Amino acid sequence: MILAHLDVVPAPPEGWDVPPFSGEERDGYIYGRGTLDDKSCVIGVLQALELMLKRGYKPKRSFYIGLGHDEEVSGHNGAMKIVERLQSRGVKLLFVLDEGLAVLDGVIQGVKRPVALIGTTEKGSITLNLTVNQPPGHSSMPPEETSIGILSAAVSRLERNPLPNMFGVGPEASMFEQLAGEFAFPLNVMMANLWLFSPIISRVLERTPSSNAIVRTTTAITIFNAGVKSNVIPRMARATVNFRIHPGQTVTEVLDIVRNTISDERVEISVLNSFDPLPISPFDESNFGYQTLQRTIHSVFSAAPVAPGVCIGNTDSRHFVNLTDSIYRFSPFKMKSEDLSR
Ligand SMILES: CCCCCCCC/C=C\CCCCCCCC(=O)N[C@@H](CC(C)C)C(=O)O
Repeated sequence: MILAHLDVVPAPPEGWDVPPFSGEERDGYIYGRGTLDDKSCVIGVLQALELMLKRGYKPKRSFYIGLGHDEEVSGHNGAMKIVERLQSRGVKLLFVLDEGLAVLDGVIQGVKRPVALIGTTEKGSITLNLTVNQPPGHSSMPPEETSIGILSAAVSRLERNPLPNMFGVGPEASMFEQLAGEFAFPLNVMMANLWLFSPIISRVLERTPSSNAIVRTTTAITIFNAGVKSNVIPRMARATVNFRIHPGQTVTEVLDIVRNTISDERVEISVLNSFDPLPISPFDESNFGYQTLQRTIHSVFSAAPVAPGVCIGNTDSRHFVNLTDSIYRFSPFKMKSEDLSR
């Protein structure tokens, strides 16, 4: 089954080089909200179908295409409904291919050639609301601590105390082992001997946001709200924090660590949504899905070695775990380090 999604996140009018829904082509790039996530995959799938129909191609086995319309808000009415329908028909899938990792060109420090990473798992996620309620008042008679001050201190503690570096206990280690030959000396020796060098490698990886994201559960403060008037101390302050959970941890473990780090009963913690990291799909030589994908990637990006990786974002494919144990996340485009913020 091949998945992609049609929806995009909202586009604020300001801050764009070109209008966000123009799809303008400039210097070999298509600009527009959702170009990478996930219009490129949608168009790729549709163009491939069109081409196969034109050529009268007859596939050896049947396959499904699933185009969701609400991936960016968790896929409740798109991917989840598709899964329900397939389950009601008793369908089992050989493998699922969805958006995800890509051909990374200059993204992994120390690796010269572009490398194709297939996401064989994806991180879990937990989103929390932190709320502080304190008596409101006039700014002329402020108390020692306000709801805003208490919440800011809690959020700051979370940022200053990241969750532990888990490198070596998760599937990201397999990625570096498989790519060891792509690094120059002495990194190639270190990557091939992680049993010895993982303490050093783990420290290096946490220095940049993209590689830090694969060694630990990350903490991102995404919403912060309080106050409406400059001379009024507000009753309530609220922040939203999103954690992406490393495959070696669970929602429960992360929640326990967060409670200990905040360690302030005035901060009420509520869970908005959560799910554990996804199971690791097989990537051995006998696995049909992984091998098919690897062969196909080689036929298009011939210079790129292929390795399994951890998808740091979440995809609709996570809803398909009861239909197959083989779920792969790969978007067929090259990504450079400057593209990571796009
Ligand atoms: C050693 C360095 C490795 C660094 C790897 C970094 C490569 C980054 C490449 C791709 C990023 C993965 C993106 C996956 C698709 C994410 C789609 C998305 O945004 N999904 C939402 C879903 C949510 C349920 C709303 C999300 O926020 O994750």
